[in-house]
Amino acid sequence: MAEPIVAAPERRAASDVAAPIVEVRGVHKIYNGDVVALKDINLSFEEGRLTSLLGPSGCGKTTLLKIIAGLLEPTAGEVMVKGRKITGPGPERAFVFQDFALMPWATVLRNAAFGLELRGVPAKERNETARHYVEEVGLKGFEEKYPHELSGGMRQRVGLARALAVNADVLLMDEPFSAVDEQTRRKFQEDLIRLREVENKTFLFVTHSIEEAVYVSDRIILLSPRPGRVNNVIDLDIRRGDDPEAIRRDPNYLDTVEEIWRGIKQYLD
Ligand SMILES: Nc1ncnc2c1ncn2[C@@H]1O[C@H](COP(=O)(O)OP(=O)(O)OP(=O)(O)O)[C@@H](O)[C@H]1O
Repeated sequence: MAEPIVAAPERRAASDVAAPIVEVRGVHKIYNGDVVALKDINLSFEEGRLTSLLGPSGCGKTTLLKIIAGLLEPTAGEVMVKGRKITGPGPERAFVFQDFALMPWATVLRNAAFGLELRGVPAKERNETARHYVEEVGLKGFEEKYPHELSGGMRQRVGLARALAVNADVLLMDEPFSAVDEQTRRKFQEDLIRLREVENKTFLFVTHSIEEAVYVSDRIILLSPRPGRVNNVIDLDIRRGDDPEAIRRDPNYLDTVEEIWRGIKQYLD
């Protein structure tokens, strides 16, 4: 595969000073004694950036995300968050599940406030915070609805509001847009870019879609097929102006999609 695309100097400047908030050191994951899902993964994720994990089905993207979340233990290696070795989930990380993990019997507001409820935050305070994030993800007016009254896309926003409400530094998103139609997905991608700018969180994002990864990310980690290894790290140079649609016409965006596709295609031939 071609050399990584190097970000333009002006885009690099801010991130150069950013410290890694998450470091993955020598991580291996073997399931059931013989399924090698990840092999010697070394990565660092800088604060305030959005990184996508991209690669063919079964290459270990979800496994890596769950290890970083502290939901799965690596067979070898370690994950450091803010300089400390993790031993399980922690308040500085929030996981947005593929299936949103909403409670069907609870309203949007209660679902969004659930992470805070688990932390023992008093009702008034957690509802205020949740209300703010419900609005921020575009669900104002739906606070008292139940998950079954919402579309898949809206349920997903509730999951995101929940993750934002706990004010974690790192948001771990496992294919958050996979279960919605194309239009909703595009809208979400635009919202994610905007959210990222206002929230200044570190996002780690698993996706199958090359276009999506290039559209939303500052950096893409390309994993090779099982056993998953880091195949390439691509820093993107896509100018994100006021018009989100313009990105999809940016020659850099199109070239990068093409380059990554060529890299992945070699595994499929
Ligand atoms: N609990 C498990 N027990 C045994 N093998 C597992 C388990 N979970 C995942 N695997 C295997 O580990 C490999 C990596 O799985 P993982 O779900 O992390 O990949 P992925 O890249 O996220 O896949 P996809 O893109 O299809 O969601 C796969 O071969 C999978 O079959």
